[in-house]
This record gives sequence, structure tokens and C-alpha cells, in this order.
Amino acid sequence: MSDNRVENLNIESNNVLITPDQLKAKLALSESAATSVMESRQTIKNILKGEDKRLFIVVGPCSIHDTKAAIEYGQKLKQLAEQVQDTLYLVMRVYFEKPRTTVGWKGLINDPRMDDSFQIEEGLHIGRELLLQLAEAGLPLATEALDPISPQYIQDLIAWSAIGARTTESQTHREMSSGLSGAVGLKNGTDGGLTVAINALESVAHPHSFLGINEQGQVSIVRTRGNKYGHVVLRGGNGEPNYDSVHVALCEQALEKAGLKQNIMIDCSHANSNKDPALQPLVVENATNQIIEGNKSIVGLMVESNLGWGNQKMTANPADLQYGVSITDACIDWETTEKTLLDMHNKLKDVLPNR
Ligand SMILES: O=C[C@H](O)[C@H](O)COP(=O)(O)O
Ligand SMILES: C=C(OP(=O)(O)O)C(=O)O
Repeated sequence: MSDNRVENLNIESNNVLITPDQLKAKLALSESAATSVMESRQTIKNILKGEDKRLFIVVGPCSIHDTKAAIEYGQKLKQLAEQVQDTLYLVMRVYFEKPRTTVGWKGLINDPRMDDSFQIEEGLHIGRELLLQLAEAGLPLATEALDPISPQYIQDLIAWSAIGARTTESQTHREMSSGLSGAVGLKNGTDGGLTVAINALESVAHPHSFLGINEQGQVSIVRTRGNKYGHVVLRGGNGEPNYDSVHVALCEQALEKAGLKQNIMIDCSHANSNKDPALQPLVVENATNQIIEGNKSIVGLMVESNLGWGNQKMTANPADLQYGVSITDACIDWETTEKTLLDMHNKLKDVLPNR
């Protein structure tokens, strides 16, 4: 007998998930976490408005796969944040969703056991619990907003979000960004093109109406107000960096032409370091020197950093993985992170008050 079905031919299965409000009831936003999120969102917005002269630095692992290591990293970052607080506002990268060039592990929410079992419900629990613990410890938190449904489960704990190079041009991601409560960084494209990010900024600042889900997990029309705190992230592309003063000046011109505020974040990793972690401190140093020489548009940096140096391949048994080492992009280690950010702080101490 022939199969006459016309739909779901390529759907293997479909499992109903816990709803956002059910997850939030199990892992509720505590008062201390809420205070931390509100304060950190406001601080970043103040930096973007030019009311706070510090730079915000989104720093942390390329991706989180081990919550114990993430907590240890967060403790170290908190201590460093106190040391550099007069010049730098440190925000921890807590990235659970990885956009892949082709295929590969898509992050802790998608596949928390790292064995292609795709226990997304478990991933949502682990992710939210980690965010809660970090927020309760007073850490400002950043993530990549990749999946358009997951924000309902975790965004109440996020101070700053990125839209990645692979999705800045996507209408879905621009719509989602227009509804996020915190500031959002829009990366230039993987080819280095800046226009997609400039167009995205215009789009995310506008209200949108689109298909989404509500707190009860029902499909709904989401109507947003527009996000006024979008900014560009220069991450290089097509094998070429774009953190240097010429690219920064070109970006300033493009923003001015589009009638947008000249707020630029420099991603010291990705194509700006040719994915070589050893080059990240050089990008930090270059950006710092640009500020010392009078640059006014650089408001923040992104650094991929972990407890241990570099990265490692996934192993068949996750227990065989080296502790504190990235399983996605290569990162600088903690010692290098500390030295790099302390150097930046020391160089900017006397410069920022007059910026
Ligand atoms: O930041 C992480 C990676 O650069 C991004 O997810 C793409 O990774 P891939 O090219 O290894 O798939
Ligand atoms: C995927 C990332 O960056 P990009 O979108 O710039 O490749 C990232 O920061 O993890």
C-alpha cells in the first residue's frame, strides 16, 4: 500500500516540553537574582547612553558544557570584577546555544549529555539553574539569543544578549531582539559585512508583531515595543579582522549615516583573532590603545576565556573531557584573562574620567 501522507514526512517525532511558567515555578527567580539582573541591565544601558564611562566586557567560555566549571569560572570572574570595577564592567558569557557553520554540538540546552540524545527539557533545567546560581552570586550574565523559543525560559536572568554573525540578517532574530528586555549586540556577518548589522539595528529598534509562544507555552502573536539598546559588534570576517582604528572609523561613519548612536563593541575572538586565542590579548591591547588615543565609540569588548587554555575535541564519553577546557572555540585561560583585563584596567584608570 502506498503512503499517501502529505505532511510531517520528515518529522521523526514531536515531544511536548515543560512550559516556561512551569519551569519558572520550579526554578523561580529569587529576589537577589532579580535585583542583580535589573542592576546589570541598567548599568549596560547607562554605558550605551554614555552616562557611565566604563567599558563593559563580555567575557567567558565559548560555550558552557560543565556547570561545575562554569561556577568556578564565575567565582573567579566576580573577584576580578571587583578589582577592575572603576574602569571595566565584567559580564559573564553564559552561552548555551551554539550556531554551527554546518553541523556539530549545538550547546547545553539542545544536547546537555553531549551524546546526541537531545534531552532539551533537561538542558532547559540545567541552564536555568546555572543562570540562577550565577545571578544570585551577583554576576551580570550574557548569552547568545539563537533559538526564538528559549528566551521565554531563560531571558529573565540575562543582562545582555548577542545576535550572532550567522543570524544578524534573519528577520526572526531581529523580531526577537526587538522584544528583549536587555541590550543586544548585533554582530557583523561572517563575511565581514557591516550592512547587515546596521540594518538589524534599525529593525530591532522598531516594534514588531510575529509568531511566538507565551509563558504558558501557547503559540501566540507577540507584539513588541522595539529595543532601543541595540549596538554593533565587530567580529571580523572572511579571514580578516575589523577591530583596527580604520575599520572602527568606517563603522562610526556607517552608524552616523544611518542616524544611529556610535556604540561599538569589539569581539576579540572569532575572525578578529583568526580563532587563535593567543591573539585575543593583542586585540584587547589594540582596542585599549585606540581609547587612550581618543576613540569615543568603543563601549565594550568580548573575550572568549575559560579556566584552561585552548579547546578539545568532544569525546565519546564526556567524563573523559579535560576539566575547564572549551569544546567549541579555543579560549584564553584564566591566568591570561586576569592579566589581560588587569592591564587594560591599569591603562584606562586615568583616561576614562576624561573620555
Ligand atoms: O563561537 C562559536 C563558533 O565560532 C560558532 O558557533 C561556529 O562554530 P563552527 O564553525 O565550529 O560550527
Ligand atoms: C558564535 C559566536 O560568534 P559569531 O556569531 O561571531 O560567530 C559566539 O560568540 O559564540
